[in-house]
Amino acid sequence: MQNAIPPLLQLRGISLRFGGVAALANISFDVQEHEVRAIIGPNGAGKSSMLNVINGIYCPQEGEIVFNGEKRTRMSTRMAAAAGFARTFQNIALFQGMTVLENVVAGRNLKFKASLLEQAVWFGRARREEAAQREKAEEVIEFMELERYRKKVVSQLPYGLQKRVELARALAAEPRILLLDEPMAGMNAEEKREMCRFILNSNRRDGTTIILIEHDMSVVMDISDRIVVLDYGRKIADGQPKCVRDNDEVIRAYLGRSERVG
Ligand SMILES: Nc1ncnc2c1ncn2[C@@H]1O[C@H](COP(=O)(O)OP(=O)(O)OP(=O)(O)O)[C@@H](O)[C@H]1O
Repeated sequence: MQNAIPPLLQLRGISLRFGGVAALANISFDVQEHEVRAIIGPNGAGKSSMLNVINGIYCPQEGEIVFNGEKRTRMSTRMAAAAGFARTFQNIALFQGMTVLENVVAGRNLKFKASLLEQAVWFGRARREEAAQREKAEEVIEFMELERYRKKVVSQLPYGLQKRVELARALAAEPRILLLDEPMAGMNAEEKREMCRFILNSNRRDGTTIILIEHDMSVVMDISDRIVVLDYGRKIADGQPKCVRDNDEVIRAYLGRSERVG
């Protein structure tokens, strides 16, 4: 049966080349609003490239992106931000010298409505907005259970907590679509469980649509509604976790590599 609700995001025939390397070859898939959609695949499969196409860091040579019913040949980073995309990175990209609170407030910048000129001529409104941004940032800090660390400088926090701060900063923008590039990389089992809980809470509480790259297959199978599998820039499977896990081509793609499906 056809899904009656149009997808929030559609990638159609996306191809991206770097010189002779086809990072993405004619990739199509869609993302429904409110779902947790994973992109998996062995190393070098094209997962990060796909995320970079989605939020406009890379411009594909072919294909189109339909977001919220609007067709585009590419997404610019500015458009992506305005449309409500927020992102975390494979390697932590926080302001290391700033506190947790300052980093999370920085994530609110997108929502900061008073323009620079307004801030200059109408100090009162800017002040009120600043207070509102701070309040929202504090709310996200509480949601992410970071209260104890709010005044700590990020560089002094252990890696697992920094990953959590990065998610908090992305959530502070109240994203409609959250792009997570290996949010659990390098974490121990306990930290991964916590991170899964925060991701799912955000998805359930705020309805945030989540597109996630993750190498830990048990995590992916647990938290995703649907999974798209890439291998050498091609899409080899797309569907619910159980179908993907049992797919022969997926099993073949992972055989002989360090990662395993399921
Ligand atoms: N900026 C770039 N310049 C040149 N080649 C690139 C660039 N980015 C990615 N590639 C190439 O594109 C292919 C896909 O890379 P990508 O990083 O998207 O894969 P991935 O699935 O995210 O890998 P990993 O799991 O190792 O992060 C690889 O062959 C990679 O070397």
